[in-house]
Amino acid sequence: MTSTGGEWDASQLREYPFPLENIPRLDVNDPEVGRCIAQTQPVVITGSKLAEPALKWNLDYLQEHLGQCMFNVFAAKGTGHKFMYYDPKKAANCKDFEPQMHAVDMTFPEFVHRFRTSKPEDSRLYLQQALNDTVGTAIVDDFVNFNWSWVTAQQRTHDWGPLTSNLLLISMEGNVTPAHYDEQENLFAQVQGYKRVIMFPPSQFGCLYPFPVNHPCDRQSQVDFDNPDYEKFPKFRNAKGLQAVVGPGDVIYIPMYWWHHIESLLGGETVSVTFWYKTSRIPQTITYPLSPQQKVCIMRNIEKMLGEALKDPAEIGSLLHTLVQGRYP
Ligand SMILES: CC[C@@H](CC(=O)C(=O)O)C(=O)O
Ligand SMILES: [Zn+2]
Repeated sequence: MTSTGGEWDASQLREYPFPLENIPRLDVNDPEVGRCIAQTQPVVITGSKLAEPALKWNLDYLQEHLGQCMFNVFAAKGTGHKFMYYDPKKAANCKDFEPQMHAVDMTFPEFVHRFRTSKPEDSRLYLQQALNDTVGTAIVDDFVNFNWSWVTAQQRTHDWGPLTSNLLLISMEGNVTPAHYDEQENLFAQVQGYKRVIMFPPSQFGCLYPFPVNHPCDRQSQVDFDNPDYEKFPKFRNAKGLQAVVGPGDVIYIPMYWWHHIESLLGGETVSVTFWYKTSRIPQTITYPLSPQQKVCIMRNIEKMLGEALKDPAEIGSLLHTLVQGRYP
């Protein structure tokens, strides 16, 4: 993977122990784009103009036009660089859970001030806020002028469900969102700076060891890519990833249930806007063998059902071990 024009170089990419191949980078008019999305394969799409009006969304512009409401900002623990998502409701029931980051509400001007005066010993910050109707009129104008005809055509062609949210992401350089999967289709628009996206297919669920469904970090990999514990997670040695670096104007398709790790490259803040779509309706016909995505969905439902039936999450593992050991090689 090489830089597309000197804006970044390979020295900015963190080193990881797994092999990586490149995610295709195709022009929006290339028919292969539609084929990749139809086959739920990741693809970087250039020239879509999906969030073109947001190419001017730097901190000054956003401070002037985003409005005075409070924004959700995550602060990493200590001087860490990882922002692993956790479900606060599940965390409330998990007494010994220690999150790697915590949410702080603040105004946008306060975020910009802390962002710009941040010192190495300060916590890293990551603003993650769904765009809503509190934004200023200039942002509304920009939003209205996103390429909705193109993205709606994708939604219709691929039978996706409704758009659920557009998340505004403003990250410090070097921040990392560790590997996780989401249960929605995602067209991820990069508008400022450069992000590296590392992805693994749903079939590598067994290599990435997600936390239990009932854990606050459900859907997140337990493996620390910076210091993998091969005793606990031996199959991580078999992980094989795909990667792309996306810059302003690029859109990357992150299919539902695909694992993705996202890091902001050096060179200042990065700004992204996500377009998350619920899955389509239940397919008319089921084809066998089931897809890896369908098997992940089944495994999740089994964990949820056992959590409900047993009431004590600590009993789920021992019941599953009893069910499998010596019986299902
Ligand atoms: C949530 C933050 C993450 C994006 C992501 O995981 C997604 O869009 O699904 C990132 O860009 O750091
Ligand atoms: Zn995600």
